[in-house]
Amino acid sequence: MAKQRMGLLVMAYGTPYKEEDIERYYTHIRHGRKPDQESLQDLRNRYEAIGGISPLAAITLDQAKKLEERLNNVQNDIEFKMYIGLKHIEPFVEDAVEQMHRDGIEEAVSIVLAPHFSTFSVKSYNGRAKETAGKIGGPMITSVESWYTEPKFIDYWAKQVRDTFAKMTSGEREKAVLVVSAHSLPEKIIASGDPYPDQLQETADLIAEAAGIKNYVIGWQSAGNTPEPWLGPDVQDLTKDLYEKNGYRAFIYAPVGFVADHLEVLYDNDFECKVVTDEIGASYYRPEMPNAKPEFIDSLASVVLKQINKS
Ligand SMILES: CC1=C(CCC(=O)O)c2cc3nc(cc4[nH]c(cc5[nH]c(cc1n2)c(C)c5CCC(=O)O)c(CCC(=O)O)c4C)C(CCC(=O)O)=C3C
Ligand SMILES: [Fe+2]
Repeated sequence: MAKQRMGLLVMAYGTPYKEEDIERYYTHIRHGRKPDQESLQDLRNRYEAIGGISPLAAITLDQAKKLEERLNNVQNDIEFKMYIGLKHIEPFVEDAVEQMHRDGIEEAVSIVLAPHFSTFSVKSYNGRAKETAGKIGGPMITSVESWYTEPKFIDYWAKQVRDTFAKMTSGEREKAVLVVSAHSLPEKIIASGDPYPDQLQETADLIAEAAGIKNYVIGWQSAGNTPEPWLGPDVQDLTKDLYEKNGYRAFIYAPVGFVADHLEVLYDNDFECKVVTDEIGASYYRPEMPNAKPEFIDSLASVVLKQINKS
């Protein structure tokens, strides 16, 4: 019997491919409004500080290819064909769905390379995919809504945290705290019942339990620069607070809302949080991001297969 063909729509945020892309990328993030020169220069400077552009484009492609390969290796009934769909730069989510349609793909499964559900992120990715498919007559898309409870994903972070603790001196270990974070979002999402903050808390609880860690907190990072309130506490303020009020002297940052080395991690954690730990004379640790490591790809493959068997 011929194998069933299925589209694998892997969605991610997207990043500028080269420095000249920064302005149009930022404009897209701002729903078509051009950023002012100061904000644009600020973003350029942050990319400059992490080496000019972000390693994210290459990592996303690597993750998607390896996920396709893994899925095709662990089972024999379905042949997965991978398509990348990005939120803020080409190939856009819409481009990927149109390409699947042109390739005669009738059924597809979609997953976002971000573990937690929120109306701002996952809902909008899946909404764009399904809206396009609806307009052009397919494929039928079944979507993973969140995957932060996947045991292999929790194990990934728990192992990273344990390995980090193992590197510490015993003095550091006694005064260490794990800061589990995700991208901040406007606080108004809470009023509309968004599960995002609870999902981060649950992720932290699961990781701490699996790693045997007692001292841990959740925090938010990379908030936008707008007048409206954003989810807090911000990880930088939180660091100062934990130092002053609880006497912690070693900080382990686990930005579990992200899955790759990119601007938010390489700048907002590795530069901005480190400025704070340097200032207070505490140790800075940031375990390795999942990127395309086999354990992480395996966790995503499990999530996709479970989703298909559900639907
Ligand atoms: C929830 C969430 C995730 C995680 C889930 C997911 O992955 O979907 C995420 C990831 C990412 N966000 C990224 C980049 C940016 N996000 C921005 C701005 C914003 N993000 C938001 C939300 C999120 N963002 C929001 C509500 C804004 C404000 C928009 C507005 O103004 O209304 C801006 C503008 C400037 C600034 O604010 O810094 C940039 C450059 C990159 C790529 C980094 C690289 O290139 O390496 C990645 C992975
Ligand atoms: Fe963002």
